Amino acid sequence: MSLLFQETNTTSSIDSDWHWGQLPPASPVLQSWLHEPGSLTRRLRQHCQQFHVKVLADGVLRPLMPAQAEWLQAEQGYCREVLLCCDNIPWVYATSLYSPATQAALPALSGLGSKALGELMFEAPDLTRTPFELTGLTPTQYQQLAAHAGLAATEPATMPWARRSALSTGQASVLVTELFLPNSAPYQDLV
Ligand SMILES: C=C(O[C@@H]1C=C(C(=O)O)C=C[C@H]1O)C(=O)O
Repeated sequence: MSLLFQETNTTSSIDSDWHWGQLPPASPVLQSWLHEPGSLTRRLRQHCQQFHVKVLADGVLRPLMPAQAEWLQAEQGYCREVLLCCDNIPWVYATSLYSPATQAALPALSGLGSKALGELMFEAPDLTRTPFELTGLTPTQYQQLAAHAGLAATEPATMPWARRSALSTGQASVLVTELFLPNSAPYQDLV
C-alpha cells in the first residue's frame, strides 16, 4: 500500500515496500522511535515546550486505491493528514485512514480538529495495535512528499523512515502511518 493517501484526485501517492521487523539497523534511537508502542503524541510532547497538530487535509477519500479499499472493506473512507510539530518544527508527517463503520463506532474521530488522534485513541482502555511495518523513502520519494506537505524540499541527510500500524478499540480501527521527518530527534545519532 502506498505511503500517501489519494484524496479527491488531488494528491499523488508514493509506492513503497513495507517490511516487518527490525529495520533499519544500527541506530538505537531511531529503533526506539519506530517501535514506540505508546502514544507518539505523548512522546513528542516530552521533547518540546510547545506541541501542535497542523491539519493538512481531513475528509472523505475517493477514489480509493485497491489496497486501501481492501484494508477499509468499504468503497470510501476517511483520511486525515497532519504534521506533528515540536516548537513549530514538523517532526512527523502522519496519515490516518478509517472506514465509515469506524467513524460510526467512534464519532469523535470526525471532530478532532487540532487535537491529536493519539490523545483520543490512547484514552481507550481496550486499545490494541498491530505490529509495526516499516519503510524507508528514497530521496525522490521524500521530495515528492515534501512538495505535497509544504515542507522544505532539502535533500535529507539520512533516509527518512516511516512506520504503520492499525489502532483498534471496540469496533473502531484506524490505520496510522507516521513518517519521521529529517532533522528530527529520531535521527540524532545518525547525522
Ligand atoms: C496515533 C497517534 O496520534 C498521532 C496523531 C495523529 C493525528 O492527530 O492525526 C496521527 C497520527 C499520530 O502520530 C499517537 O499519538 O500515537
